[in-house]
Amino acid sequence: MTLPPDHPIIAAPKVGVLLVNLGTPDAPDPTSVRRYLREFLSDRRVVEIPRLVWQPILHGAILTTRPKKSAHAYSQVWTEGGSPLAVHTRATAQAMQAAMGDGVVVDWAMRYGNPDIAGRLSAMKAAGCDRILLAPLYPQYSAATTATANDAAFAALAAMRWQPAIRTLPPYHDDPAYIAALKSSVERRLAALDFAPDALLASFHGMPERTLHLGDPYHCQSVKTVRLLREALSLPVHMSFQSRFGRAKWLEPETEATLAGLVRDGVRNIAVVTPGFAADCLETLEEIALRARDAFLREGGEKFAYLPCLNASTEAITLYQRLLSRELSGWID
Ligand SMILES: C=CC1=C(C)c2cc3[nH]c(cc4nc(cc5[nH]c(cc1n2)c(C)c5CCC(=O)O)C(CCC(=O)O)=C4C)c(C)c3C=C
Ligand SMILES: [Fe+2]
Ligand SMILES: [Fe+2]
Repeated sequence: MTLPPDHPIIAAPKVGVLLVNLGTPDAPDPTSVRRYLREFLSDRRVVEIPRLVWQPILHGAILTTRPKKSAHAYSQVWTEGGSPLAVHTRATAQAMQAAMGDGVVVDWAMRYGNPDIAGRLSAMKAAGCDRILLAPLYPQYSAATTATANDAAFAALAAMRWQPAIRTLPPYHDDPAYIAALKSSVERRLAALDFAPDALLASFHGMPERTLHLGDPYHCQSVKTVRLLREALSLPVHMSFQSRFGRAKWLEPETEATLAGLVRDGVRNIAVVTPGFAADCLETLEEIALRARDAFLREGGEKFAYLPCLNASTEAITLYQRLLSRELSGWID
């Protein structure tokens, strides 16, 4: 039997890096959003309610009403290149490919929707990658984000006869390179504003409070990120949690309530940053840059600036080069 020249036994093996983000609908319409929400909210790492209880709620109240509402929200932030989350994650992968050179194959995937993790892992294997670093782009670890991304990758590997060797990127919530990237990005964005904010609010995606008591480190890691960012910056830094979902108690303080409290305390001009999101998305562009801004101004605030995520900025590429090179030690020179 003759093996094709690109068979992994013959071709020089390569190292791959798969950047993974949460996922997003293919289009800002109710059908696409419904498909996305069904997959996302069926993940038992995300909604930890017994299946028999949750599925009727999901397929009843939620999937009949939320897709239309969310599709409208998505349509307010959608770009020519598609969903912001996909646009920024793709741009990050392209910039990282250029930064890491030909010796490494850099690709990207989404935990829900497209491009899916299993498909990209197969493509990387077909391209000759026999060692792959999975890099879920979440600075703070959570079972609902980091763990489920890794779960999906390992489920894909379970179907492979010849698996690549795998490493996973640890959370980087307190890594000096992450704090330096945030500091530089925040200072650069603040310098470009036409006003000087009285304070900075760091808003993180929320989680049900019980996940903290069950041992999820997300809350503690977010608190540590804020402490380090506060030490690095020279203006007051507050912290809050956004994007509540469902009836359970979620982490506090909540973002819009925090903004209202800051106005009551005399803060008139605010900048908001979302350090838990690697890339801008619905939750930052619609919920914060549009809705939280309106809420702040309604409460009596005067100036509001949303400071974008690291996205594919030079700060981000410097950060990921540092983090990824460390994890690739021994695999590449
Ligand atoms: C039980 C529900 C949810 C948990 C837990 C949750 C955790 C969580 N999510 C992110 C990051 C993102 N979430 C995004 C959207 C989004 N999140 C939920 C629900 C939970 N998230 C929903 C229903 C949605 C969809 C939008 C909506 O209908 O409101 C996004 C943006 C996706 C996009 O397309 O732009 C991100 C990113 C983190 C980091 C996290 C826990 C730490
Ligand atoms: Fe979410
Ligand atoms: Fe939201």
